[in-house]
Amino acid sequence: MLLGCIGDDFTGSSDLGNTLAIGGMRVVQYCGLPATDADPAVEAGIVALKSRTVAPAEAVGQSLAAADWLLAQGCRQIFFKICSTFDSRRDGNIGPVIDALMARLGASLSVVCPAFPDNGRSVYQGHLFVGDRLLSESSMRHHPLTPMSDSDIRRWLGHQSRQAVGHVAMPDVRGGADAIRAALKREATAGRPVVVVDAIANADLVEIGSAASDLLLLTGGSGLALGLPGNFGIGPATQSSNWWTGSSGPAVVLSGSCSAMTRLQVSVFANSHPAFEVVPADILSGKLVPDTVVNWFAGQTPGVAPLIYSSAEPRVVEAVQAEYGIERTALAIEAFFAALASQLAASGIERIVVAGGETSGAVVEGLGIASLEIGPQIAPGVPAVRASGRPLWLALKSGNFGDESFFEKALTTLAGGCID
Ligand SMILES: Nc1ncnc2c1ncn2[C@@H]1O[C@H](COP(=O)(O)OP(=O)(O)O)[C@@H](O)[C@H]1O
Ligand SMILES: O=C(O)[C@@H](O)C(=O)COP(=O)(O)O
Repeated sequence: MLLGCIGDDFTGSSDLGNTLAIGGMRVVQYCGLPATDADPAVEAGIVALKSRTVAPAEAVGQSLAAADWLLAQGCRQIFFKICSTFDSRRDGNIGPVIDALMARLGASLSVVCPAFPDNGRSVYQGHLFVGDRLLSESSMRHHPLTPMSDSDIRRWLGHQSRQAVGHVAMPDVRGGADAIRAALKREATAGRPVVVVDAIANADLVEIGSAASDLLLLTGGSGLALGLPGNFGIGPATQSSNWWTGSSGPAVVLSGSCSAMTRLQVSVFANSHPAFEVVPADILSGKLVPDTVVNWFAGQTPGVAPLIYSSAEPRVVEAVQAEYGIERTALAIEAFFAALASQLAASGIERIVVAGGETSGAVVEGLGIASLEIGPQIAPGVPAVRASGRPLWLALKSGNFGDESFFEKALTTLAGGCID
């Protein structure tokens, strides 16, 4: 293994897997800490954790265990995959995990860059933009678990990290890899070892990746990985598209994401497919159990993929959270989707499209999948994946990724078809 990756959620991990696979690396996404060693053919191993919103001490413990396993596989560099919208609470996990990983690796300098230009995320003057809006003015300010109220990544990370946060701005980035390397050194010498780096285009990220070739730890969105395969002398994938074999077996779409794009995708898909809305209050009050939805599913027309969703608008989310608490609500819905997925898989489902990072983590854990092979890209940041050794094909979609017809495209790709 050359590159060891730790993903703080499951959709983010497959997003990173997509970038590294397109870059030509042999990638496997492990679902949680593997119990055995990796296949020696794996060049990039991604340990997907569900650590984005757990308590910081727990996130640190899980991330260190993942790092130890990756180092034992021989990897030379660790990549900590966080969300391109820097999803974290003010007292959240990104800073503590960076601090702990740097200490474990003996790293005196580390780069942080969530930019993902292909999905409209850019970092300029240390501020994160989603399209032409500051992060704090984007729909991410309403996220159910990590509402992002500050676009200044340096300041947000400063609340979380025990170390001083530095910055490399666009003029240095546009100076190329050597200028970036010099600017990183300047920040470290000035006592700011955790360095946020600006990036607004893929070319910036390739230069940053090149400048970071000797660093032991990088933290970022999948964009920051664009230049990494080249650092290991690996070129872009040359595979023809017919290597991927999917399944046209029974399918379902599960959506627990309340992000703006997912809500649009849900409303578009529900126009032409059977849809069941899971109302969180009904789960929490015990009125709705997975069996009810499984029975509903069994009554649907074969060959048409039903949608089961809890996705709701911010005011609806806020109301249920006010009544039952944020964490209790999230845990109840996630446990519901996990149980549902497990029962549907037992009844023969072969294709599952999941929307939402936490939801995907719960579903994959519920399915008991050990690892995922990375397949073709469905949309920027979302590959088709296949459960290793099982007839189960999935798409784990980040909340705001994909266009309005994503679910249809995902089902087609999982069936082995081309979308364009
Ligand atoms: N209707 C709802 N009300 C409150 N919380 C919800 C509702 N539907 C889903 N959730 C919770 O919101 C969170 C959404 O997070 P996630 O699945 O990561 O989506 P995203 O990828 O959009 O961030 C999950 O914990 C989910 O259980
Ligand atoms: O970097 C990204 O935006 C994604 O890979 C990701 O992590 C998204 O997380 P969710 O929106 O919570 O799925």
